[in-house]
Amino acid sequence: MENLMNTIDSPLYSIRDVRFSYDFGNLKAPALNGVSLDIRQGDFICLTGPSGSGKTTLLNLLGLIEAVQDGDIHFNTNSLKTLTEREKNRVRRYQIGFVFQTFQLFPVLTAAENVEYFLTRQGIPTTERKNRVKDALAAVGILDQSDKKPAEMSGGQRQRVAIARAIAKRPRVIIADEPTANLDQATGKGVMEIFAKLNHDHQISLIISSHDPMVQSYSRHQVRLVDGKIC
Ligand SMILES: Nc1ncnc2c1ncn2[C@@H]1O[C@H](COP(=O)(O)OP(=O)(O)OP(=O)(O)O)[C@@H](O)[C@H]1O
Repeated sequence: MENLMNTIDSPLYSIRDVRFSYDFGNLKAPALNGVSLDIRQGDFICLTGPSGSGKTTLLNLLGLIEAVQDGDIHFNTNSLKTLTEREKNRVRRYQIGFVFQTFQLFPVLTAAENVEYFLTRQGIPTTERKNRVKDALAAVGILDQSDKKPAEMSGGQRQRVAIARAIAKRPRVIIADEPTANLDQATGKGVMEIFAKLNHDHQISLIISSHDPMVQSYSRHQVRLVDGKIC
């Protein structure tokens, strides 16, 4: 029982004294210089800070895109340092949704096919897959655009497809790197409204990086990085 309570009380991410450098042969470029932070299920966090302060690097570590070098990150009580590649793939595939500044949709696939693609790779049966695609596209308000390809859609609509793709996984956390950077202010607000609703209605944790005060105003916590440190 005590163990169970510990698991329930534990943060989704526990980040401890994380340091990270990019390697150029015998030259190392430090990007994170001792970051410690707890992130709980349902948190809505905006990473802020000047260009080059380490926001993307931290998001890449939290998304298991980069491997932890020094310090440690626990996700759901598991040390990322001890997970095998196969286990990390499962976490990425089932528990983390990604949204990027440049949308990263497949140009030859329709909106619905873009959302469905990763569900197919997860081996989710056809009926459930189709339902999840519909639900996700409806949740971001573009069900009527299901058959359009990215080139036939606006930037805001493309970002909605990207969010639909992330939420169709039913993830515990969505990691979004500058998700509104390529959108005008009104369209960006629309995207943030969707994130806020997902966070409120489904307790999905949101970790977003942005320079934009509008985006920051939607989050509940702001974490400011300067020179790879929280300040
Ligand atoms: N792939 C890479 N190879 C080498 N150095 C990198 C790489 N990515 C980032 N860096 C360096 O690491 C540091 C942190 O970069 P990072 O992209 O994490 O910052 P950021 O806060 O996300 O910046 P921005 O707001 O401009 O996106 C910077 O000094 C940057 O030049």
